[in-house]
Amino acid sequence: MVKAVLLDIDGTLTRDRDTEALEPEAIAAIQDIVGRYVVGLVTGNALVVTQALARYIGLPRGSPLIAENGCLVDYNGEVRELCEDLNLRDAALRLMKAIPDLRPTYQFNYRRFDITLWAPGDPLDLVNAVKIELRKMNLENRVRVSHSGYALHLQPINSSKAVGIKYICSAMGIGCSDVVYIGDSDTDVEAMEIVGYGVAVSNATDELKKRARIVLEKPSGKGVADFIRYYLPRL
Ligand SMILES: O=C(O)COP(=O)(O)O
Ligand SMILES: [Mg+2]
Repeated sequence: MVKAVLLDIDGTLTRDRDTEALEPEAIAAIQDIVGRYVVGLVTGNALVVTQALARYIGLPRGSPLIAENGCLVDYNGEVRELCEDLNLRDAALRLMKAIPDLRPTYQFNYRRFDITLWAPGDPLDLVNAVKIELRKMNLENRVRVSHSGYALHLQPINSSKAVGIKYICSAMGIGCSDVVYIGDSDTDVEAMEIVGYGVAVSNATDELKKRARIVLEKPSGKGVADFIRYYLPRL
């Protein structure tokens, strides 16, 4: 029985995977189920961005919020830090000197453990270039490098959205088998694997679709709206 619906933000609640504009149908569908299910956000965004979005969507105070790809959890008014502080902001500053076009994201100064950078071009090429530089800094075994489609993320090697979700399941006293998670990118892969109902939007990465239990027919927020209206009541 589904007890919680956890949602990625970028590429999942948005109109598509290349915009931060929210899909109104998804927001309306979420607002309809608040009160019947625990609804939470699980994202690579900074905690303050996640908290602000939760408020504007209308999630009740104390709803589970997982930020910085699992490094920060805000639940029932308490914030937990689940990552080791590797001072990755310093590593990011060095990377920006080594790789032309690499820039801090707008959230750069509001992040603790998972640091985000951005550059135009192919995400995979960027990840590979960053890995080469991290090797020179002797950080390749300590830092996980990923790309959400929106930003490059540097985070402690064993951290992930799944770690944050497991923490939330145990704090809520439920099994993660009673959790729905909807996502769009490779940063959602681990989360898919630990929840009972892993859901990918139709425009998700191939890697994520391979791991999902349900692949939706519609993209991003339109897929989320359909899932909440038509699939969720039947689970
Ligand atoms: O922070 C990002 O780069 C993307 O955020 P998301 O995890 O909500 O997709
Ligand atoms: Mg996403």
